[in-house]
Amino acid sequence: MKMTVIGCGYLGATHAACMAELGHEVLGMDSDIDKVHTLNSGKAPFFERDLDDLLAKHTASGRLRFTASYGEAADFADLHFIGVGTPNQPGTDAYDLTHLFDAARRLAPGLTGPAVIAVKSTVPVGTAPQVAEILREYAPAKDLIEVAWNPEFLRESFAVDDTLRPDRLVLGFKRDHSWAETVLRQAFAKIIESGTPTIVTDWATAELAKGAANSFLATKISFVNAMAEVCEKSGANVAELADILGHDHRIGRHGMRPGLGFGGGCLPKDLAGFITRADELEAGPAVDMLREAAAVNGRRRQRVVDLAREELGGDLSGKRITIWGAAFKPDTDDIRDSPALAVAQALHDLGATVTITDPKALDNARKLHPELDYVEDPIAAVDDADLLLHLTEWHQYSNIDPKRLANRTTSPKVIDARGTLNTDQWREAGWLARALGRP
Ligand SMILES: NC(=O)c1ccc[n+]([C@@H]2O[C@H](COP(=O)([O-])OP(=O)(O)OC[C@H]3O[C@@H](n4cnc5c(N)ncnc54)[C@H](O)[C@@H]3O)[C@@H](O)[C@H]2O)c1
Ligand SMILES: O=c1ccn([C@@H]2O[C@H](COP(=O)(O)OP(=O)(O)O[C@H]3O[C@H](CO)[C@@H](O)[C@H](O)[C@H]3O)[C@@H](O)[C@H]2O)c(=O)[nH]1
Repeated sequence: MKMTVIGCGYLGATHAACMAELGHEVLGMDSDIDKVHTLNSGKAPFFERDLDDLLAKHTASGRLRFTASYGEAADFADLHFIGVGTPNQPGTDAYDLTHLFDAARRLAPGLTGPAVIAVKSTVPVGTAPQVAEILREYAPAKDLIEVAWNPEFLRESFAVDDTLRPDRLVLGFKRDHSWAETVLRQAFAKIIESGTPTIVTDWATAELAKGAANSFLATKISFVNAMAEVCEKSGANVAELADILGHDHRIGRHGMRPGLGFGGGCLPKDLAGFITRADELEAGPAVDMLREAAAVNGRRRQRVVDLAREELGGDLSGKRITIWGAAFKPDTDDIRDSPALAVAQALHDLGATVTITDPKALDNARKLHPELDYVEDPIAAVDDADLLLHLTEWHQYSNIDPKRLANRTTSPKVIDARGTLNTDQWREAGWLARALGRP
């Protein structure tokens, strides 16, 4: 099949490459011409495991290319996925749908015959009819355009695998849109035939499915982090508590790692956007627990700042703090709403000199936070530090021998906010080690 993917960021570039891997002929379209050039050279403009391999393979095989032209995209195929960004509006928690509406409006004039527009971007419930209305107004094919809602559940750092082997497929249609269902079932045939649960539903349920899933994931993380707060007051160990809870198959251990809480381009903004939409729909009380999940998440970041202050005698001015980790989680270079950088910024604002290291995200961090210091090597980064903070759990950090580090600091103090350092080992190596939620 031929298809396009409009918006080739983390989601769209991955989707385009994976659709080519499934055997389709794919044209990716993005308004950012630099991104288009990078993608056409067979490379991702960001770090995502396995993606460069797929991009190189399929730009070479001729099944995948990228353009910045809407006209070319409209002419190329009758199936168009849209995966443009839907951030929060600056200064509010509501979704900014400008890019999505703009994409629909600019694609529409080229749609002269029947076409399926399958939206993957995450949106507030009630968006699909607005996209359909834009297409009806601006596309010459008018009512021959069918809109489908196909929310995406991939995780960055597992994006390729999650796209090719998703837990489920969700396809949302307007009642009379049976052609769109046929087309999408064809596009995803290999995934469906492999036994992936495929749920066909209406637009609103498909839209809500995505916000509800991210709200649940965020709440699960905040639940265990709320337990960490209780552990800190009672002397209990949240890591062991999470293991005990997780063995109950009704609870499950996945997605319940305690620590510094959630960040990234999705969970924080989707939680905020979901709450805002529920308020608009006068369903505010139904999402009060989500407000609390967001509050718990904010308190984890503040807790690390407070602990750092406590360890450094209350006054951070002139203190040197080293941070391991800038990305919002390991195995990505994405720093959107990174908990590590939020803590770094707060400590800098309190007068500390902050040095950060990260295996992949330093270039992005440097652009956003030029006021912080950056060092490539995690070992050299602790030189003359008054305090080390472990804020993103890259596996290489838990393999570093603390004995090699202690003498490089002014005083060996570490706070493990992600729970993956062996604090017993660090203490044996002479460090004063503290961890969130654990004695
Ligand atoms: N990143 C993820 O893991 C993930 C997973 C599931 C869902 N989502 C959702 O997918 C959407 C995209 O997220 P992302 O992380 O890929 O964002 P992103 O910022 O990485 O990518 C968005 C891309 O859209 C392009 N774009 C913006 N306006 C455009 C327009 N009018 N025409 C063409 N291209 C345009 C941008 O240049 C950018 O390359 C969001 O709604 C997000 O919530 C993201
Ligand atoms: O047990 C956990 C799991 C995650 N996190 C943190 O939560 C954030 C999000 O992690 P994760 O969910 O792995 O990453 P994302 O790539 O943001 O993926 C989420 O957001 C995507 C975009 O909507 C969805 O598609 C995915 O299903 C959803 O997991 C990160 O800061 C993690 O450090 C924890 O603190 N504890």
